Amino acid sequence: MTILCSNKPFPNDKYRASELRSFAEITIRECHLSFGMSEMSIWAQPNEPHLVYYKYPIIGHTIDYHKESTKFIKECHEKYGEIFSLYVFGQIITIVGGELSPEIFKNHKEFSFNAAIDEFFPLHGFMGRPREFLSGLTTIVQRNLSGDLKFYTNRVQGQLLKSIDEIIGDGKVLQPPLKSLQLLVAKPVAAAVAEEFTDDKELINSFAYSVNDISSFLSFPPILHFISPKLHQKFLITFFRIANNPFVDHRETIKRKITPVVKKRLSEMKKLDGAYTPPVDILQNFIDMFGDDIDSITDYIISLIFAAVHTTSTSLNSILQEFVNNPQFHEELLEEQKQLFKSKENDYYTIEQISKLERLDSMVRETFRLYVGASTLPHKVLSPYYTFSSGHQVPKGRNVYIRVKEIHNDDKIHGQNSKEFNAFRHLESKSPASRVEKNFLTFGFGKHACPGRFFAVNEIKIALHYLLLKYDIRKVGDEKINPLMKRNPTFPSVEGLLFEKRKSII
Ligand code: HEM
Repeated sequence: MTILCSNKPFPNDKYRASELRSFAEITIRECHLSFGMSEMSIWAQPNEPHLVYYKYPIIGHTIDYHKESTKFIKECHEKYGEIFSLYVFGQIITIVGGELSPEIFKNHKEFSFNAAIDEFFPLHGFMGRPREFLSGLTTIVQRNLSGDLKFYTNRVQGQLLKSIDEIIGDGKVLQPPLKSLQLLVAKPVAAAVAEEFTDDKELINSFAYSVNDISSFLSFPPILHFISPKLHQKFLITFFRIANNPFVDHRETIKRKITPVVKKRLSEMKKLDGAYTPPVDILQNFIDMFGDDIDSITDYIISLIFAAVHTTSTSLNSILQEFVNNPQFHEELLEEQKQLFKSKENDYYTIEQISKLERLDSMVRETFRLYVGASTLPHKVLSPYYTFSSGHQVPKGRNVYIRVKEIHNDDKIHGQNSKEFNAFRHLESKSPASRVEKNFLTFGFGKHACPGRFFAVNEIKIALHYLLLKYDIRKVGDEKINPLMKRNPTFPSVEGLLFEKRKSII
């Protein structure tokens, strides 16, 4: 595999000056383009989707879209139908529902999720790498964490049990829960990378918190989008690389901690040659790919952390939140966990045993179904323009968003009262939580659907299995816990969760 990489992952003064210069050049160019010709190119296509009426120039729909997203998108859909466009942060975006969204996934050469996300979070740019640099990660996750999942299941269970003991022990209130749950899932993710990493507290902290620390460092609204998304992206990268920020510390920790492990493995590989038995883990794949290029290995580990830790911990938080909100399901759920525990013959369950937890799996899928944004999964158009089967055309560079909440909340697809949480809704359909479908888009769909979903669901189910057996989990107050309705996606609440140790089960 050819990996394009620059050898300047760390900023220095000379580098900072050149970043600032190139940011200034781009600013001048993009201002010129934006005020000169961008609107012309937007309207050059013959059959654009309807642009929803807006009152205020420049601001367009920015406020409605960000403040009251669900209501606003619903109203636009009722008025303008399956496909329409909005003017948000100075850019036209197009929104489609369940009729047209399968075309986006099917035509994966003409649409790119990663290119759209890059505008808001250019991880490769933060690392000073070209975009193609990270393209090998998907294959590694697919081949290892999905293909060889059985090799990872014991390790994940062992580390989750340790984490639960360390973090919750004899019982505790987790408030806000997310921080503790990030730490809880960090260990099993670290174990999948390399078992040698799991007892190192400093390294586990970087696994747990680097996404949080970096996201809050960069959490300002994309004002420069009003001029151009490219300019916003360049601003993020420049700011990131010239300012002292938490990424530098986390990266330094990860690099320092992995270096002796990588060196030891490389030296054994050399010494034993053909007789060397490589460990089955992600680190070994990175070593096979990059040899002694520790900077590249570090950046791949960081990318894996970005893909794996925040997603699984927020999901676990949301599921626990729905669990405590809905005590009517507790007895049956607990009974299922007890039955599996009774049948346990070895230290750890097999994948087949975990897959028998159908009620738990249904609750996981149900939470995934409900915790989605009104307009999300942006995909950038890559071809000169794309013509939907409805005849509508969208130009190159346009971000097309999907009304995932509407698709996930459709009674005709998901059964009666589909806006309400029903933990056992998916028992009959037997659709497991990791199965992607055109009407279930939590993990995307088609060729680029999340390759880590099998690992993620397995990890979440194992964590829930042991948490339910060990603790009586409840709300701290009496009120129902509602998710934080940030625009996209829907985040779990910061409300506390009470874990009271059970006396008799395990
Ligand atoms: C509940 C947890 C997770 C959720 C909700 C989630 C969701 C997603 C979504 C929506 C995508 C984009 C799919 C598309 O383009 O259509 C994606 C891509 C991806 N995810 Fe996940 N993910 C989760 C966990 C993980 C984990 C644990 C890993 C790795 C261990 C992972 C690795 C990746 C990678 C590498 C991609 C890029 C795929 C590509 O571009 O081909 N994810 N994920």
